Amino acid sequence: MTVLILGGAGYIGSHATDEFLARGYDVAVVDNLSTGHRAAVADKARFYQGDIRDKAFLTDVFTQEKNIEGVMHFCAYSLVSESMSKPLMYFENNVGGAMTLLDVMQDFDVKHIVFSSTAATFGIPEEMPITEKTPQNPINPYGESKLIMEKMMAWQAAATDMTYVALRYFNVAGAKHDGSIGEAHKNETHLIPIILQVALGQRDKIMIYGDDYQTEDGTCVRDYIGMTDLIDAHIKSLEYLKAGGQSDAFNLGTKTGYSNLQVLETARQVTGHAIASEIGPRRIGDPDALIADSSKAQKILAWTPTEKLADIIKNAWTWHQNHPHGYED
Ligand SMILES: NC(=O)c1ccc[n+]([C@@H]2O[C@H](COP(=O)([O-])OP(=O)(O)OC[C@H]3O[C@@H](n4cnc5c(N)ncnc54)[C@H](O)[C@@H]3O)[C@@H](O)[C@H]2O)c1
Ligand SMILES: O=c1ccn([C@@H]2O[C@H](COP(=O)(O)OP(=O)(O)O[C@H]3O[C@H](CO)[C@@H](O)[C@H](O)[C@H]3O)[C@@H](O)[C@H]2O)c(=O)[nH]1
Repeated sequence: MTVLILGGAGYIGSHATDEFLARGYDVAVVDNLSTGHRAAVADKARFYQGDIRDKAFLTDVFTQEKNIEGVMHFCAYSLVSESMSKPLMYFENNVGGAMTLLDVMQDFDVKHIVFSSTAATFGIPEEMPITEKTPQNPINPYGESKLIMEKMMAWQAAATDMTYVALRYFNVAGAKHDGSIGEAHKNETHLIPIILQVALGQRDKIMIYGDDYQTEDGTCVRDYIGMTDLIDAHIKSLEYLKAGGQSDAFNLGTKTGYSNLQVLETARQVTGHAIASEIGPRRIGDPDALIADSSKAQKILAWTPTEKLADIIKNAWTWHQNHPHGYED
């Protein structure tokens, strides 16, 4: 039986592809390479280049891959700030892609899907840490598009015998422990890789966006989840669905928040580099703090995060040192 990984050439999808293969699954990958890299896809996976919004293309993939038992859906545009200036692009790709995918899954009677949702669906949360019962009120189009995807999955699951797991990741960082694959976004906007690019001498300094948030040191607080822990949650989710588990959503984080300045200080310790920084204006669309309560995932999926922030940065640092130009090396 085959696991179909959509967005498998991207940062998270490539790690999922690698780990599903390592655990003995048969894997096929679909990606349009809009933000992903062909070189990030493990050789043992069958690769189809194309767009999931293209129903004819997707139908062809499902026809060729006769034994799909589950779909891992990572395809999306996922930058908070970009979504503020290009909302329609986000709804079109994220919601449009999911709609075509569910349609084709139904055509081929594929029953299980695990998909990437996000802490950004919560907006400015009413409570901290954030549980699955915390109301979802997104404050940017990216988070809104993912909330629509969650609702669409729920309606489709209610109408058919498809089951889904929505995994609401908090801030994902890190890389495979051996540093062979990692984060290589074309225009990097994420905090940890940018900080490590400063450590590598590729940038002069890190600009910290805002120090007047309602947090202890005034900079935004995020809950960082390591790549190995994150992928483990996906494998557990698929197995849960295959065993008859009902559709559900889970918050994935570590219940520990780090401010942007704390992340910077940890990176200084891990890399041994001074890493110049400057405080700049706020970035539009950023909530003050996002911290996950993942006890539901621990209870139902038997998932326990193990990677601490220093481990996560250490793994990312190994990747960046080995591949200073990402997959172009
Ligand atoms: N990185 C994070 O911190 C984080 C946190 C929460 C949720 N997520 C979600 O996780 C998923 C993966 O994120 P990532 O950081 O790996 O991003 P990424 O951009 O590296 O990966 C997305 C992949 O999907 C592909 N893709 C996008 N639209 C497509 C389409 N229409 N057809 C085919 N391929 C398409 C891209 O080429 C890319 O390879 C996204 O859905 C994102 O919203 C990420
Ligand atoms: O050069 C930089 C880059 C980022 N930040 C700050 O660092 C924090 C984290 O930002 P970033 O790494 O860009 O991640 P988020 O915007 O928090 O979003 C990530 O985490 C979300 C879940 O919390 C996911 O939904 C998104 O897909 C994913 O990009 C924020 O306060 C940013 O303002 C800076 O200060 N300087």
